Amino acid sequence: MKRDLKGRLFTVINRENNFIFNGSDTVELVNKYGTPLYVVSEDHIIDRCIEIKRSFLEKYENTRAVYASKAFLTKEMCKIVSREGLGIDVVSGGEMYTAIKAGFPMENVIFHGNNKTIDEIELAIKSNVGRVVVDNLYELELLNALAAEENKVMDILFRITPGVDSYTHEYISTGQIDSKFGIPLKEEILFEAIYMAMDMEYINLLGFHFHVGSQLFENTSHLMAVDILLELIKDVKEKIGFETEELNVGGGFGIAYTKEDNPRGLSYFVDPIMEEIQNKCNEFDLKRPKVIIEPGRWIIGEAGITLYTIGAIKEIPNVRTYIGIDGGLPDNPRPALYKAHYEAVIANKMNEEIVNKVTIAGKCCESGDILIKDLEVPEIEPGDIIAVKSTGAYNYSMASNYNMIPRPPVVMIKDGVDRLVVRRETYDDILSREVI
Ligand SMILES: Cc1ncc(COP(=O)(O)O)c(C=O)c1O
Ligand SMILES: N[C@@H](CCCC[NH3+])C(=O)O
Repeated sequence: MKRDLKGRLFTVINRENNFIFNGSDTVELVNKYGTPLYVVSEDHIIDRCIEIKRSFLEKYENTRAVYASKAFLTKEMCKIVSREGLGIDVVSGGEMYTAIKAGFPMENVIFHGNNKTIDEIELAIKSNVGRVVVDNLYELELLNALAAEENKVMDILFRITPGVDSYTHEYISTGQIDSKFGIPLKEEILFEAIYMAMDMEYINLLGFHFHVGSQLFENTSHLMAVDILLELIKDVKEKIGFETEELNVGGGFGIAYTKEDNPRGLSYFVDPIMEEIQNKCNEFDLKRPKVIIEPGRWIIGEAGITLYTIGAIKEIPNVRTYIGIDGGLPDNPRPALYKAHYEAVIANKMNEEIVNKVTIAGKCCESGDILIKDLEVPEIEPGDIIAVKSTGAYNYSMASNYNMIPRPPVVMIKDGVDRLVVRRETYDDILSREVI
């Protein structure tokens, strides 16, 4: 696949002036599958997994990488990730069930969640998930009791709230003290939790987890959290005699949504993290624990684009021009939720002169359903195709049926060959759960 110096996919154009994505003509994809359409490059996902192996797993011993499946999950995605040697993290019974149905090796699954239900915990125990990341003491007792019924010992980590801020939207920041996630770093609470876990017959405490936030461009929050966690690891060894075997440092590595975004790559995060962990272990005379990373967006985000057909065009003289598309908030809620920015091209008019600045409006009955503001475009007419870039993460997985709009299909591309992975939802699919 062709990339620029920053590792981004080149925008390739063919003789018809069409946008070629990963070797496939996007206009032909639209003719074949319709719009809106999620298109995902399998080659890009594989490239990212290879990069994880090269820059992390093979470079540092005693490490593990899991894909945060909340970013984008289908059974096919489970198979790709598993083939590439990564585990996955799941945060719900539904994500776990998808992994089970895909035949994913469940020992490589990490189960997260701040309020796991009894049913979900039972499913985790019965399906032999590899790790449960325990978020609170209620869950710890529940897990121990339910594991006893199955006579199984569950390997766990505690999710710790390290109390560091991250520089991202507040809704995707998770490491600060005032967070619903994790056990606060207060000795009386945390030590109590460790004592409890060590006393429990069906719990095997292996270590700790933190996740500071998502779409981060700086490594400072991770490094601050590493320092805090290593102090904790030293303290629990000295004061309780607990030896930490695993430290999961979460995900959050940022990607490029627009030309303004300049992510610095995986090594920018993992090299200093590993160095800091090793330095602190040397300083405190600790054996370095196994280190786990769990990127989601970094693996899948730039692998995806969404194709839409342009319909109504509303020009308000001296104000703005709205370009209506046949999707929007239901297939991509991120601009409305996080003020996320996206970039797009007119896929059937790639070499035409830019003449206008327009606003791309979704078709939902919400004024906030605006996908992109001030997009520079050539002359546009109804029927043109727009390709929104970097929609691989948290689009398909966060899609809804608001306004009873069916969710788009997912097409994967490998070596320029397309295949349907998820079919388009129908109106009857939407009505299928109604019993009266
Ligand atoms: C516990 C945990 N791990 C990993 C991730 C993945 O984050 P990202 O997609 O930003 O890598 C998240 C989501 O923010 C998370 O909550
Ligand atoms: N859903 C968020 C990322 C997950 C945040 C919390 N774990 C996004 O679209 O950016």
